[in-house]
Amino acid sequence: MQRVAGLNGMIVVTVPDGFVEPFSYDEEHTVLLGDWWHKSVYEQATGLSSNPFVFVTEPQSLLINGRGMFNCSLAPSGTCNASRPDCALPTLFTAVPGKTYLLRIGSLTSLSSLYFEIEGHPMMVVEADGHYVRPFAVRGLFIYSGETYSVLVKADQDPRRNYWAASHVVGRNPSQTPSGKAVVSYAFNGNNPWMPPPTAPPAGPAWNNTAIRVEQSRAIFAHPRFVEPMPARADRTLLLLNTQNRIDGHIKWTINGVSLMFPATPYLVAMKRGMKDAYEQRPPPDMYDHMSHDISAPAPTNGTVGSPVYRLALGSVVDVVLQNSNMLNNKSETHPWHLHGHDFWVLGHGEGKFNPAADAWRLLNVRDPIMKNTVPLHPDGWTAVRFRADNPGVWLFHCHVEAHVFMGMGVVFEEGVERVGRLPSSIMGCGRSKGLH
Ligand SMILES: O=C1O[C@H]([C@@H](O)CO)C(O)=C1O
Repeated sequence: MQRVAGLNGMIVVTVPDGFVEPFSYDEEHTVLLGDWWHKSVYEQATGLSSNPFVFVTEPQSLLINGRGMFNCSLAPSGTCNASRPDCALPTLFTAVPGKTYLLRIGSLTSLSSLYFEIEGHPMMVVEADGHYVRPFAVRGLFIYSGETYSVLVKADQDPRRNYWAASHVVGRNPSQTPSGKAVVSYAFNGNNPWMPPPTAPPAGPAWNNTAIRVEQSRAIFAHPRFVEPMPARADRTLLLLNTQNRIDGHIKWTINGVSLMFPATPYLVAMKRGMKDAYEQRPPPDMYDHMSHDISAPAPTNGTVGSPVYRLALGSVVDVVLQNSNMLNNKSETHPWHLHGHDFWVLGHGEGKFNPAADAWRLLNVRDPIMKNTVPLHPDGWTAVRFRADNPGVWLFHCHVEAHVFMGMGVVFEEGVERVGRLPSSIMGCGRSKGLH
């Protein structure tokens, strides 16, 4: 869940007794990355649904374990008390010289794609979204909203000084958003943990270098000892194109021409109670016109706002190819897509327009694809995933950028809803479910 409004935190799932992980470490730290606005989400939501449209714009701060580095002199007077310890002091990570640390990193950002790095300390990526990966070394980690990773870091540098840990916005112009900063301090006699590092904070990569981000996405494979066998083929393929559209004067995101608007009555209740008029009955399109659609031109059509559902056969295997395109301003952005209720195999990332005839099976990794629940769709490209629809219920698949899902960038899957048991009365409260038992 995003940090920006509401509950947030990390749940660490430990392995069963006797289970041997494919790596070892001495200690661990949790690293929760966020972005932060001075406007409330209500104000943001009003802007997004207004005509003229007002985007949430860029965050004022990036947070590392809840602490930002905002320059209070930029804030209206009286609104920022820089002397408060939670303002003045960055998060401090302690390291014992020679020890290996597992950092459990999660991105709770509402908008930002990030690059996280620790000055002078390379990282070995060992886990992604709860699955062990074939370890790979990075200088810093690209991490998208909704993703989690574990990395190993060795405390093998000069212990007499402190080091910056930093998060940087990538994929959007970060000129309005200073990097997030924390300090790594060695537990070493004579080293002062509150002494700022003697070096300038690292600058991070060029924000608009998409190629190095795609490269990291393509470097993630399942660990050879933990490959989840993938079904050889799909029963159904969905080609989902995102476009930014102007609908009745409002800027929306649509998927295959449909901008998702949640119905007042929850889908699950509506389906179990046979309330057919509570959501749209007509199914959304499985495909877009990929032969003639030009992904570098903004959406040619208007699109519609609706609440339709992809009804999947229980147990069937579904391929989804997410296709990016240009927004109304002729630019293409990063969208981290997150699936509820399942993990998917990541089949591959491609550039340009996915061609089902040519690319489909050439790039598909059937040997050791990683399983994840959130995956980036990079600018001007496509991302393909496969999952087994084996979890009875109604599930959202959506862009994890808060503003984008608010603007309609998501789809709804249903499978085996008849297998869902009696719904507890405690969930009845919205729309026509109010008062039901
Ligand atoms: O959805 C978005 O809308 C704006 C812009 O495209 C229109 O103002 C933006 O940067 C987004 O990510």
